[in-house]
Formats: sequence, structure tokens, C-alpha cells
Amino acid sequence: MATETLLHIPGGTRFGYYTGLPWKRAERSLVEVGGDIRAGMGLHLLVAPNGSGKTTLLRTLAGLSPALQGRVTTAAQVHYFADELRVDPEMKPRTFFRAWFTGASLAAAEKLADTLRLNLATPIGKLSRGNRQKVLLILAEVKAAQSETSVLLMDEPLTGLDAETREQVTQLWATAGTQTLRLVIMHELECVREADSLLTIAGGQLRHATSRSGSTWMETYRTLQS
Ligand SMILES: Nc1ncnc2c1ncn2[C@@H]1O[C@H](COP(=O)(O)OP(=O)(O)OP(=O)(O)O)[C@@H](O)[C@H]1O
Repeated sequence: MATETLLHIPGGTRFGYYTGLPWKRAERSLVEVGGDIRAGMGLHLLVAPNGSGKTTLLRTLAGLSPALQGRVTTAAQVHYFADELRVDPEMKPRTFFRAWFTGASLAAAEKLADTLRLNLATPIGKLSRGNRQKVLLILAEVKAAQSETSVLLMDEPLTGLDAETREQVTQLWATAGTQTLRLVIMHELECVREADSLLTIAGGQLRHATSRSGSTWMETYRTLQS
């Protein structure tokens, strides 16, 4: 059964940035889209070499930067999560979650923290990179669960996580019952078994595979890059 399109990137869209003074701006194009790209609920991987434009693309999908050409549409509440949590380093995860959530959502955040072995009482500035990532991941999951449908755009959320936690998180994404589109920038392709599609940037072109071309997503990635 085809799922409803939650993200549509029309053919002809270009992603990049502007340089120079406001009255003498020059475009720097990073990513071009050949044909229409549509994605529905599920897990979509964005995997591409360093510096190819993944973050620029994700920020544009989130509405934080303009597309150089074309217009992206999203049919749900969009939540963007950068690659680092930027908060007061003295704040503890418990206080952080209490600032965001109440009631059942707060209980869900605390339960997830327990599952992922995150200490809620350690100030965020004293947490390791991986443990700070857990705070972001929990925020993302509980935010997603609050809306009927949502689009989660996550920039390298698995960076710094140990193997067991990566496994738990990818399992959580595969089994979460929410109507959520997760578009996730990552480099750790070997830990993903189940995904709905893979996007990559090859030679400045956005390419999209909606099924695996081999037995793993890594093989699909290599095929799209070649
Ligand atoms: N506003 C900007 N001004 C100047 N350069 C920019 C701007 N935005 C992006 N760039 C450049 O565009 C290139 C792509 O950046 P981007 O962060 O999107 O790549 P990426 O694929 O996410 O990289 P990585 O995997 O290393 O995180 C980089 O060389 C970056 O410095």
C-alpha cells in the first residue's frame, strides 16, 4: 500500500547557499534534483561524502535556509535536530525534559532515558558526546509522538553512540508506531537493517533509491555513488 507523501522535493530544485554582500550576492549550488522525490512515513537515510551538502539540504527542508531554486513541500509538522545539542551546560537532562514536556510525554521521555541508560542528573555540559546525543534523540522521539504525523529531520544523530545504543535507536525507529517520516543524515550505514529509502548526493545530484539494490543499504549506497 502506497503511503501518503509527507515530503515532496520537485525536480529542478537546487540547494546551496549565497556568498558576497547582499547587493552583490552569488549563488553556490551544492545539490540539484533531477526528477521529483517523494517520501512518506518511515525511515529515510541521507548518506553522502563529507562536504557534499547534506546539512545544507536538511536545513533547507526545515525552512531554515532558502532553496536556490524550487520549493519543497512538507505535509506535516517539521522538527529539525542539528548535530549538536546547544543548551546551558549546567542544565540537567531531567530539567531539560521538564521544560519541554509534562504528563505522559514527560513520563515517556524519562522511560526512554532509562532504556538508553542516560543519567538524568548529570549536567548536559558534563555528559559525553554520545550521552548528549541521547538527549537530542529522546527530545526528537517524544516530540514526534505528540503529533499525529510529523517530519523529523535529524543531522547525524547516531554520532558518538556506542554500538549497543545505535542498535537500540535503529530498532526504535523501525518499530515506533507513530506516523513519522524520519530523514536521517548518517555515516553508520552498517547498523541499519530496515529502512524505506536512501538518498545520496553524487556529483552534485540528489539520487534516491526506494528499495535496496543488493543485500544491504551499504551496497545500495555504493551503487548510487558509482
Ligand atoms: N552559508 C555558507 N557559507 C559558506 N559556505 C557554506 C555555507 N553553507 C555551506 N557551505 C559550504 O558548503 C559545503 C557543504 O556543507 P554541508 O555542511 O552542507 O556539507 P555536509 O555534507 O553536511 O558535510 P559533513 O558531512 O562534513 O557534515 C561545505 O564546504 C560548507 O563549508
